[in-house]
Amino acid sequence: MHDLLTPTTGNQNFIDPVHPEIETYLLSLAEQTDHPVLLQMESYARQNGFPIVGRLVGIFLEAQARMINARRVFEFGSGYGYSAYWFARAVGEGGQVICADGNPQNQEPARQYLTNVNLWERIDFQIGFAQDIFMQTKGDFDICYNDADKGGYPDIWLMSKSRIRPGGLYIADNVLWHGRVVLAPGSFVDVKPGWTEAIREHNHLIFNDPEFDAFINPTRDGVIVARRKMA
Ligand SMILES: C[S@@+](CC[C@H](N)C(=O)[O-])C[C@H]1O[C@@H](n2cnc3c(N)ncnc32)[C@H](O)[C@@H]1O
Repeated sequence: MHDLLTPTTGNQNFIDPVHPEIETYLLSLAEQTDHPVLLQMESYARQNGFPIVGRLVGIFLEAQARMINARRVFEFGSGYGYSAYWFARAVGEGGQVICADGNPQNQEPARQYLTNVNLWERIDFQIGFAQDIFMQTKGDFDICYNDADKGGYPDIWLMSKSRIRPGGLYIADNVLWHGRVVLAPGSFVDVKPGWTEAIREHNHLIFNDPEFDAFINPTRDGVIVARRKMA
């Protein structure tokens, strides 16, 4: 899946963390995860220029969730349910993925696609500002997953970290931001002013938090996984 977030800045300095031929090879290995509905969801992204995490990150999200027996996941920025597809598979029957998205037009495609794979009953899809929905939602989570607007990344980390159970995970997508995180300030045009700085601050906060162990998987645009240490 090509990154659909790559901006139209004309700046050619962006760095693809994964060489395209390696990505093609990885995708060829992942073909066993093909499902007609998943293929439809990926086609929808291509047709609409919608920035989903893509197949390789999706597989990674499901594996992470299964490894910690996640049953309750909160998503900041769910789009039309592509990343939730993978989490919903992992949480199993009776598990729950709370989806939060600010665009009401995403809810109906999410409902249709995830109903067609019998996963909708595991989804609580809420429309609104994800940070507000999170604060209004009670309880702790096995995973807090952040794929919202990048300017909000530090705040989302700070509000999430205390509500992840020991052994649970904070995961965020786009933490390499197409290589902008290593470019000198002023040498590129950001998607929105301040987003690269926000991502850099976010990553710094996480790696310097003594309560978490962190790692960045450089697949696609970089996925950070931070595990809350056991007490
Ligand atoms: C990158 S897309 C998410 C894609 C999704 N995670 C996936 O891979 O299938 C970002 C989505 O987050 C929503 N969004 C961004 N910031 C948000 C916020 N603060 N609150 C709610 N929704 C937000 C946008 O409407 C958009 O649908």
